[in-house]
Amino acid sequence: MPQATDRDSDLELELTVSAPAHGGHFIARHEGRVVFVRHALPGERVRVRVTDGGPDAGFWRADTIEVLEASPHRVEHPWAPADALLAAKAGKPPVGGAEFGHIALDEQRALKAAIFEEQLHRLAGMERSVSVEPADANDDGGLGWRTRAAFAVDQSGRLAMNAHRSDQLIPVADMPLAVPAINELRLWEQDLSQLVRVEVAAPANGSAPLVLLVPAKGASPRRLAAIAGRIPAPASVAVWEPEEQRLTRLRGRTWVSESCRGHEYRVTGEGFWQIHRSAPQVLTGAVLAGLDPQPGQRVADLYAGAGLFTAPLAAAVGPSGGVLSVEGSPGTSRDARKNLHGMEQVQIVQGKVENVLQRHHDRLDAVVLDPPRAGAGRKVVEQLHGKRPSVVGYVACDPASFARDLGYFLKLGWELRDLRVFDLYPNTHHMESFGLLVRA
Ligand SMILES: C[S@@+](CC[C@H](N)C(=O)[O-])C[C@H]1O[C@@H](n2cnc3c(N)ncnc32)[C@H](O)[C@@H]1O
Repeated sequence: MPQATDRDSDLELELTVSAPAHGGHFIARHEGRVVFVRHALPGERVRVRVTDGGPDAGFWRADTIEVLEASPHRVEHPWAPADALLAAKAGKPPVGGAEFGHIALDEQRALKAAIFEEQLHRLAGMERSVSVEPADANDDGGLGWRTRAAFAVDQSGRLAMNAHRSDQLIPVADMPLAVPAINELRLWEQDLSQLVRVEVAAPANGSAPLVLLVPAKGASPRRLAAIAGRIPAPASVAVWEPEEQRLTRLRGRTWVSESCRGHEYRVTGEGFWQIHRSAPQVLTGAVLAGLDPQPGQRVADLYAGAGLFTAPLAAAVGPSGGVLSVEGSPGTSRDARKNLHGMEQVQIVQGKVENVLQRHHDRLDAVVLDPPRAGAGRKVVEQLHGKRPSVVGYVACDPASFARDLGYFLKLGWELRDLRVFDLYPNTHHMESFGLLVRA
């Protein structure tokens, strides 16, 4: 009987694939053990290579290397380095970042809906049917939407990306999920030696992109200047040293200029901005429709980033109302301060949400929260409950964290009035949601 050793990459199995699982995997079984298979589809018979596992492991992970019986929803992958079947033929693992690219877009959304429903059932004890809305009418095959992209640089100075859950770097030329402005930089033609990473932000409004060069230890300033000199104008270029949190301008600006619904935002360095070109518009629309903020109301925008939701909320509550805008990252909070300058009704607070809520005693009519992937957690949910807002809008990029936090709200007597799920990460397993909670 075949046995896998830890990180065995030789063991191959033939498996029948069943349901999708959270995290971009599909469930199969081998001699009673669960195997989480990537790059497959429910109903398929596939040959896989085990990538993680061992005789004592509770479950194994595997990657599809050949399809023996294909699902009718299988399509040609739009990006060769992320195509598991092509990569297997070339004896390499696929890069991460487009793990649903082999699935027709409608079916990707059906699978995401099923995964969301399962998380609601398992973690919030809620039975609810979910549908996943496309980001916009022109989904363009789920391509050309990323306004942010991060690349690694391999030993030879080539643009590369990591294989899934691996340090292995695979060189890439083009990134079809990214907006054209990122690909037009043609970074894969550059010698990027002495860098470890390159991060690019290219605003959807067509303003100048920003390229961040992350240097290897001991990289020479001359070398960095030479790389910057070959990056096509009008892109700005800066050096970003994450350990020192140091951002040094080489050319142009150290920030990009974003816009949404008539508001302008600066986002400095690697500061947070929604990735899909339509996400700011889609999410702001959902937040405003859900919270329905009225003149004179007091609202909180928690995990506020550069103020994407704060600005339209402040416009809606007007000078007689107030918006408490809380962001943890000092740099992003500085951006929020600049972006919301002149809106007297906004109070910008830099700090952790859980600490700020502890010392904030004003009444709140409505709250929007948009925490990172780990979610807000029980403490923040209980703090919000204590502030007695009549409505809470929860923007989430992880259905499991959302469902867990929703469970806390439900136990405290809240009700999920509305739930919208958006396909803001097509060709990947990720999704974004907006849940509207009211006191039951
Ligand atoms: C998903 S982003 C949302 C930003 C904003 N709502 C937007 O759409 O642009 C989450 C933000 O929360 C911030 N953050 C993470 N943990 C935090 C915490 N404990 N307290 C305050 N902010 C936090 C991050 O720096 C990031 O800007």
